[in-house]
Amino acid sequence: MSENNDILQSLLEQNCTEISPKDKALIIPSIESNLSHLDGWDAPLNYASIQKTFGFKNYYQTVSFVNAVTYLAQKQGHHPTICFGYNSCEITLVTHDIKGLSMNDMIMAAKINALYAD
Ligand SMILES: C[C@H](O)[C@H](O)[C@H]1CNC2=NC(N)=NC(=O)C2=N1
Repeated sequence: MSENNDILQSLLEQNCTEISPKDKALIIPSIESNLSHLDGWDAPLNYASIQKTFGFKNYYQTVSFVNAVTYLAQKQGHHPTICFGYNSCEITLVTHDIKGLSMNDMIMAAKINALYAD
């Protein structure tokens, strides 16, 4: 298995954990190294959040994906902002408790990519 797959696999096997406001946000090199394993995700606006837009054939498929992400978010206790229209959905992840990015955002991004691949 390649190194990329190992890191992705490790993210997929982890679950989100409760973050305390005292915890530190990820630093930029760590955000960049995680993003290099997360296809399509980037960190616009000076690493304030991570974001990806997913495309679909129609409204039904888009809403089905949004529902699946919502279910995952409830299970993981980590809730992305989701903006969707007829055939696309933009997902933004940030950890509100620390006003920055945490491993929870990376774990969710990996799991959301896996949902899309299903
Ligand atoms: C106690 C509970 O885990 C926290 O309030 C969670 C809920 N969902 C959350 N979602 C996001 N996106 N950021 C958070 O900081 C966050 N905190």
